[in-house]
Amino acid sequence: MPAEHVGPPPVPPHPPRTVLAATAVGKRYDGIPVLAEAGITLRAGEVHALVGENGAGKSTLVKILSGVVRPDAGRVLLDSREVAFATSRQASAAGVALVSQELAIFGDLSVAENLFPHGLPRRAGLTSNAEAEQRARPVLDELGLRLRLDTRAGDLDLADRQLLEICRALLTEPRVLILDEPTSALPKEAVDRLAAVLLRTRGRGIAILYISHYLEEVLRFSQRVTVLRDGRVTLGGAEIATVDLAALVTAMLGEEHAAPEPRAAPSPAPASGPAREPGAVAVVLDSVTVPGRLDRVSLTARRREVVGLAGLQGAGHLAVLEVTGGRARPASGSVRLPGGVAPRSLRQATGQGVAFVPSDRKRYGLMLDRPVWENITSVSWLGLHRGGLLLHRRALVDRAARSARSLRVDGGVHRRTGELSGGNQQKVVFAKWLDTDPSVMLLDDPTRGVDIRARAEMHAVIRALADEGREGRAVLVASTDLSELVELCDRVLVLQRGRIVDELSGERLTQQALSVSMNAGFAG
Ligand SMILES: Nc1ncnc2c1ncn2[C@@H]1O[C@H](COP(=O)(O)OP(=O)(O)OP(=O)(O)O)[C@@H](O)[C@H]1O
Repeated sequence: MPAEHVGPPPVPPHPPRTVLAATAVGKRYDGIPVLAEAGITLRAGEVHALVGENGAGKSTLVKILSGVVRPDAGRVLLDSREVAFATSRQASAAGVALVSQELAIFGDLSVAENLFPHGLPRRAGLTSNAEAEQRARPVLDELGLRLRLDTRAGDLDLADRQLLEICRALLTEPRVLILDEPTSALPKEAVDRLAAVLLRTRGRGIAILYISHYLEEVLRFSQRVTVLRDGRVTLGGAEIATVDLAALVTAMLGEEHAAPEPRAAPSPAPASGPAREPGAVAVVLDSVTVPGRLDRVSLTARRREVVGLAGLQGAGHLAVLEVTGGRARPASGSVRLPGGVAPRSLRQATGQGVAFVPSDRKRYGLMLDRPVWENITSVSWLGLHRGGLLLHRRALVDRAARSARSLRVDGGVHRRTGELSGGNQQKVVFAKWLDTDPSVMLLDDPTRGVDIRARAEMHAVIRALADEGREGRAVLVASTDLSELVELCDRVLVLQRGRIVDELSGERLTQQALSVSMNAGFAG
């Protein structure tokens, strides 16, 4: 059939309408330039991605766009009119909603109270749960959040809390929606849901600004992309069809890094050089059951081994880390750490040489008002470190500085930790646990929010840690990022509904095989 007879005539493309624009924006902190001559334009109905290394200035730029931070120079235009939001509430009232990296969910309040922070909606003059339900439910459904509105938000897991924030922003019916690393806590199926939501949101003519370290996501979700490097725009609003992964990385890191380790590498070449011999058994789980979370799980992890744990949300991979780290107690079965001891609490497990590195740095991580060095050495301060505690401050600072350098934490160890960019804070959490010289490392999404260069460096550090010393260390890593598991692990255990259903290693360990194994039986 001739093409001209099929379907309605093509709709002429609308001239793209700019909703929000920033031009020549400058910002300094303590005299140090963080943004210089930076700018971005957001058009109605587009997803515009903003990428850059940790500390490149992305969050600062979006905080300026959304009234959280005032710029020192430059202009912000909403519908071509200059605006100067004094607060994020003002920005929100003008239609600019920000979902920031720092999750702002109030744990003690209910889901409904979090969704309507300025008061529950009213019906006939009275606050009404029914009205709240009626307004919130379609948006919750759209995000795949099956929650009761009276659930305490603090009881939600990280992924749900992140989606809840997005839901809250959508409920303000924004014209501009800014998402600062919205998928960093999300398991794959939630990312797919978010992709669908973005598509619908675009369809309503909302402009979306999307910050992410996941470059494949950027290429998949967005129409245009802006890259920041050291506070300057190196690629400004390029159409996504005109860029590829290599071009993005070059814009982010500079010419000398034009060929990075791709995150979507198919499967790793078998490790070159002599195969490493795993060391002594360090962790044994024997038929461990945690009601509702783990069902007779048995595994061993040896020193010099990096063992991955994969699964869909709630599959049990995190519960394995928690029972091993003393944060959850098995109802039956046993857990043994080096020396044959059973972990009874997080503190006691730490004393036994277990380091539990959480992904949720806000909840478990850092003293944001203290300097970086204090955070890195804080576990030693608590006297949990086996090496003794009466360490001289100078020695602690030096030790922290070494560790910060090896992880390329921005800006020295005397900075207030709260001033670091999000990715750099995550590196500090990691450094803090490295400082305890653990024999077992439990890592939960270790490179969440960390840029690609730092991610490769952290992977190298993790590998080196497993192999280091005469005995080596056992590393157990749960990750929502399949390419991370493939790149990092010797073998990966796949969990479904609290049980180990598969083990992948060698040539079988590919992202595709992991995905198939995690989802097997859930199809349809
Ligand atoms: N309140 C503050 N005080 C001092 N310096 C700050 C403050 N906030 C941010 N900075 C600095 O500004 C720079 C840019 O930080 P920003 O958070 O904008 O980076 P980012 O690109 O969002 O990084 P990430 O990907 O790690 O989140 C960093 O060097 C950071 O340490």
